Amino acid sequence: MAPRYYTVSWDQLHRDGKALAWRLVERGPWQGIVAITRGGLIPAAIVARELDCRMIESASIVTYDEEVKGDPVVAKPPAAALESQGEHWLVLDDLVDTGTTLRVVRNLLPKAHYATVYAKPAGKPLVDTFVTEVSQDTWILFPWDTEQQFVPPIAKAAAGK
Ligand SMILES: O=P(O)(O)OC[C@H]1O[C@H](OP(=O)(O)OP(=O)(O)O)[C@H](O)[C@@H]1O
Ligand SMILES: O=c1[nH]c(=O)c2nc[nH]c2[nH]1
Ligand SMILES: [Mg+2]
Repeated sequence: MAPRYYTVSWDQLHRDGKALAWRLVERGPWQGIVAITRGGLIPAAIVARELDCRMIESASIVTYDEEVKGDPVVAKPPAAALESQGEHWLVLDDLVDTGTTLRVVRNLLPKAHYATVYAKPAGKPLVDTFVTEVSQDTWILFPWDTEQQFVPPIAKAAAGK
């Protein structure tokens, strides 16, 4: 079945990122933020600005080639947070879907706090704090993966023109 799409604009991402920061400010202070690249980088920048956090580390877990899922590979471990097993660190990603990516990072940083802006049901148990839930069959379209384009009027599309 074709996925349904949930389109996120830059404005919405900024608002949702700030809503995430409001939820996280109560749980701090944080030693630093681990951004899961690449999707977690912009949410991490928004949250880091709101939480006044300047210690930013990254982790790169490669799982998807566009919409096709493969086996996860740790391309870059979150070195600065490894020694403490992530204690007092905040791990941020744009979304959790199946939970594969966060499962890999949780093995590396079992004591960290895990936050995403968006969450799908299968991945929810892997995340401690999130803002918006979408259904499992929804594909979230982020502003960095999309651009505005012309769409035909509904009447023409319905007539197959
Ligand atoms: O819960 P999961 O099923 O693991 O899916 C969620 C992950 O998938 C996407 O990243 P992707 O692997 O596409 O890489 P990217 O962030 O570099 O685009 C997204 O940014 C999450 O990191
Ligand atoms: O852009 C994305 N949208 C999604 O819904 C998704 N799920 C896994 N990986 C994803 N990437
Ligand atoms: Mg990602």
